[in-house]
Amino acid sequence: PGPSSVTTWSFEPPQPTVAVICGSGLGLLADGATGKQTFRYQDIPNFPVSTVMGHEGCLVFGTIEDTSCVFMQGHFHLYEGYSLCQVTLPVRIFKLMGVESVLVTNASGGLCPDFKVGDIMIIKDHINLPGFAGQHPLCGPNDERFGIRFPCMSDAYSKDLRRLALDVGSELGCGDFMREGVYCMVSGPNFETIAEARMLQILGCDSVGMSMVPEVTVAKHCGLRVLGLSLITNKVSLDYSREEKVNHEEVLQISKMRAEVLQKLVTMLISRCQQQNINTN
Ligand SMILES: O=P(O)(O)O[C@@H]1C[C@H](O)[C@@H](CO)O1
Ligand code: HPA
Repeated sequence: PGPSSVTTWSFEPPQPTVAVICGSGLGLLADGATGKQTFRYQDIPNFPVSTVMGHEGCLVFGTIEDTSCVFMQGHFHLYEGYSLCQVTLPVRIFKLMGVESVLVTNASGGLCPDFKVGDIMIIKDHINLPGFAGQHPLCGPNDERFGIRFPCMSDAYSKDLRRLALDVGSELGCGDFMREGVYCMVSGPNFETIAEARMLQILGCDSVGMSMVPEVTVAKHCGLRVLGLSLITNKVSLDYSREEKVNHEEVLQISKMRAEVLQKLVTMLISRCQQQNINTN
């Protein structure tokens, strides 16, 4: 940082145990925390910066009840030109800070015919499509300080946290629009062709998006508990006769519409987690 921002760095954040990664238009998730301290990504040495609309590019430290949290208001994507090592750097920083659980959120397009725009999908599993093509954050020499060479991914998403998310969601009256499903990551930046969308549906994907999987993979690799929540911002076109065309503005509009509900859900989840002392998979 330059001389004018030196004072910013005199702040010593309390050691966070929960990290929340906010997807497109979801920076508001940090609003439930108190005693917030905000740092711009551009002021953090070697930290990537956000280039996508709806990603504020700030790291926010704060507290929810007695839980110390860190929020990423905006995350990074392969299509921005970042390597997956850069995309996932914050997760490893969180691990080094003492974070134990990561709550990853994003926006995605619904493929499951039952899904509606505005549904919140609790991720039970994922398909790492870029990973199939060698775009994988764990490629390269394995750093044993963070995890083993061949990590198991069959239980990437914590069962306890998924159950708790469902419980908290129905308590908040969100039961009608909470789902569970399989998320597929594509690299983007274009939205899917109809043939691609049909292929993904046949493969068993309930929703498709352009993020999250690298962060989840690195989090699981280094032993963090993971919860993934994906907001269904649009229905993916599976039919050549469909007139509507998806765009990023629509994605942001739906995120804005659901951000407050998601913020309540995330805040309550974090306080319940502590009350129930959830610490197993
Ligand atoms: O950062 P997320 O994955 O929430 O953002 C989605 C995927 C693209 O970045 C963008 C497309 O509208 O929204
Ligand atoms: O339909 C989509 N496809 C890919 N990524 C997305 N992010 C939001 N909606 C979509």
